[in-house]
Amino acid sequence: MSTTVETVSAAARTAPPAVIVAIDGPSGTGKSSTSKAVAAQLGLSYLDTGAQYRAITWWMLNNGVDVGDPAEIATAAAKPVIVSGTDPTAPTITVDGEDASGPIRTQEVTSKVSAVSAVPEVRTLITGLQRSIAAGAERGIVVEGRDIGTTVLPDADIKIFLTASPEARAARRSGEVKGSDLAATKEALIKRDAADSGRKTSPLAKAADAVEVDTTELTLAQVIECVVTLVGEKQAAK
Ligand SMILES: Nc1ncnc2c1ncn2[C@@H]1O[C@H](COP(=O)(O)OP(=O)(O)O)[C@@H](O)[C@H]1O
Ligand SMILES: Nc1ccn([C@@H]2O[C@H](COP(=O)(O)OP(=O)(O)O)[C@@H](O)[C@H]2O)c(=O)n1
Repeated sequence: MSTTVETVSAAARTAPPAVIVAIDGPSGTGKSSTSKAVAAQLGLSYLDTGAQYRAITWWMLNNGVDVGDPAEIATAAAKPVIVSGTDPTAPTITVDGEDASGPIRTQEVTSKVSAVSAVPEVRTLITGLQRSIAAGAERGIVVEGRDIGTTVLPDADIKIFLTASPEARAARRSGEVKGSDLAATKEALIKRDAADSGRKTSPLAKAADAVEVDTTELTLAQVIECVVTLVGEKQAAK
């Protein structure tokens, strides 16, 4: 008995303190790739909050909700059950028990998600879900999105705001889809950024205490290294 207690307390002494990392920024700045890699490297959980907004949008499109009508969106918001798996090496997302990881990435969902995510009732529900996931992450978590540092987790240990030029972001996004049109990708991306930054409820914004990293001229490996270093410094100071 005493051996078990001693082993547990020894482990508690050597394990780094749980750390909450908030990574925000517009589309194509590298949030997902960076967050997954940082979480995997540091043994933390990972949450893609954009996937949750995409999932609720997908459900609405499949269930006859008029996504041009905020009142209809608000009424339907609590109906789908969204579950996020937080292993950074294999993140998952289900809606009512169904794997949604593929269908949430379609062009149709991408073009409608900003309208759905702007509705306050949607944000209240999803924000609650995000906070409970973060609170349950024993070793800590990297949470990426648009309003994590400002609204969802304002007490996060470290906040990063990633940026990059619209040209670099469009080129990265375009590179993911074979045969995609670079100019059209850039236009759609700028339109979505404007909607996300301009909405009333928790818009895309840099928290006052966030560290801004411009990734335009950096490789993904350099961005990951930069964030891992910042998190390590925070953990050491805790
Ligand atoms: N610093 C970088 N340099 C070049 N390509 C990058 C960089 N960061 C991310 N990428 C690539 O850009 C694309 C978009 O990255 P992603 O992490 O999905 O961005 P976000 O989550 O901010 O939308 C991915 O294909 C990714 O591999
Ligand atoms: N914390 C968040 C995350 C995403 N979102 C919304 O969800 C959309 C999709 O987010 P995403 O992270 O999957 O977008 P990409 O940049 O990866 O394409 C955004 O355009 C926002 O409308 C949000 O409102 N708040």
